[in-house]
Amino acid sequence: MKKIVIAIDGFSSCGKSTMAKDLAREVGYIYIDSGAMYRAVTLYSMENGIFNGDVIDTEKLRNEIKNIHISFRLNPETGRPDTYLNGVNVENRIRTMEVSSKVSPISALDFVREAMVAQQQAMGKEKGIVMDGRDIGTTVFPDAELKIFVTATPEIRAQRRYDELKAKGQEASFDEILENVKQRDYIDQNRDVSPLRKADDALLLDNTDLTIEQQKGWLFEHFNKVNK
Ligand SMILES: Nc1ncnc2c1ncn2[C@@H]1O[C@H](COP(=O)(O)OP(=O)(O)O)[C@@H](O)[C@H]1O
Ligand SMILES: Nc1ccn([C@@H]2O[C@H](COP(=O)(O)OP(=O)(O)O)[C@@H](O)[C@H]2O)c(=O)n1
Repeated sequence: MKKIVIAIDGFSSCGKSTMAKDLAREVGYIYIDSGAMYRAVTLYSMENGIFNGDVIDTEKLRNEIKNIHISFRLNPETGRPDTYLNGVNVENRIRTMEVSSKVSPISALDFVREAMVAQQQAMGKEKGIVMDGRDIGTTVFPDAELKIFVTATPEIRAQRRYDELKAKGQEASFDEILENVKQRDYIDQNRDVSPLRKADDALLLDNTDLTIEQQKGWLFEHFNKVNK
């Protein structure tokens, strides 16, 4: 059967990776969480003296970006890919609120995006890939056969992320998460390089009132239409 590229973009915490992972697993495609790559660059920056408070030493990061290697390996326990930064599993460490609060300014840097986009395009060369993020349908794979743009209200997105952190036993404040979600949406939409926006040919999905099962059904329906 022919293989296609599926680009899933949208606002923070609305369920992109949940849909993308489910589809990839069921159709035997590779799943890439591009946000995890920007989170890993952020974690590297936090651990290597690139942040002074909220100020980024861009020259230092520019010099070191070539030393930042990100890869994904399947975790047999969860059945999902874990993120590795220079060979070390950082899956849990990249999901903290501290990383969430610093990732959007790092992602707005042109040389960071260039490096990540090149790696993402290499991963998709053979097709058979589902990638989620902010600029997948507009910049990384503008020729993707299926493009989805997902949105939901900020309050419901913050609630979903809050429930997720709580379930993992992490400290979380709903108000702090809501503020972070809104702040990232703003920075992601207003940056100069590849801002978050719906590609003209992307299908819009507002999943505010959809369950995980319902949105999965919706995505499969569109996958089957395109992949006839
Ligand atoms: N339709 C939905 N209804 C309720 N919770 C959802 C829905 N879709 C995803 N979730 C949950 O919301 C959280 C954020 O989803 P995730 O897929 O990580 O979002 P994104 O990749 O867009 O940041 C996860 O805990 C996920 O299980
Ligand atoms: N393709 C992408 C993916 C993520 N990002 C950035 O990385 C951040 C984290 O992405 P994510 O997908 O992990 O975010 P969540 O919605 O899962 O919290 C986003 O807020 C963006 O700033 C990006 O700029 N481009």
